[in-house]
Amino acid sequence: MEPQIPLFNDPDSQHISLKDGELVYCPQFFKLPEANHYMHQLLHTINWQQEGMMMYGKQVLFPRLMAWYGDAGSSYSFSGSTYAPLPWTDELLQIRAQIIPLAGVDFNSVLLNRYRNGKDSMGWHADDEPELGVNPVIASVNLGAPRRFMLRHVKEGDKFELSLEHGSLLIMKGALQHHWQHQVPKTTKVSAERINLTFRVIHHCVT
Ligand SMILES: O=C(O)CCC(=O)C(=O)O
Ligand SMILES: [Fe+2]
Repeated sequence: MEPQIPLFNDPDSQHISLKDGELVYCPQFFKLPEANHYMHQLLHTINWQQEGMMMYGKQVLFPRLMAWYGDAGSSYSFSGSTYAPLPWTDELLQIRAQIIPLAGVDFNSVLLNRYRNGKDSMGWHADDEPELGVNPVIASVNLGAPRRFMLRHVKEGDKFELSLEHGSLLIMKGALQHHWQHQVPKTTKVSAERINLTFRVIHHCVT
């Protein structure tokens, strides 16, 4: 791990260099009142849906609620479905405006996941869909209950993990999505809700 370099207004921010990938973690990117405000607003203003996928001819529901927002045209395909974005809300635009200077990319979409309690989860995967391009920068905002965020190197088996705190920002970049997978495991220890927002750039001219 590199020495810690303070970033912006969060003195506890950490730059974490992994083999084949990079993370920047800002535990207190949003101050507590602002984080509370966004949590409350997003619970009420986002069009949360329980999506699913077909497996062996049966519809299997994802263990969490989801929503997809962004610029018109930034459709996103994963697990066999294509999701058209809903138009940006005020809060999503405000959050985006605060993270773009740090991430250095103009995000055109955001995937929201809502974990209603510790039974909701996301399994091992990489955000490596072709429309995200090579070495995507993904900015992940965390609100509500802290949850474990686990990473594993696909070939080497190295492991790394963080607890993603209320009001934190995690930036994933470099070759991370091509070499590592990540997950948010189920837990019996958490009964409170959590919202995660992953801001992404969807490229359209994928051949
Ligand atoms: O909830 C999280 O922290 C991770 C979400 C995630 O990996 C994704 O949306 O692709
Ligand atoms: Fe992901």
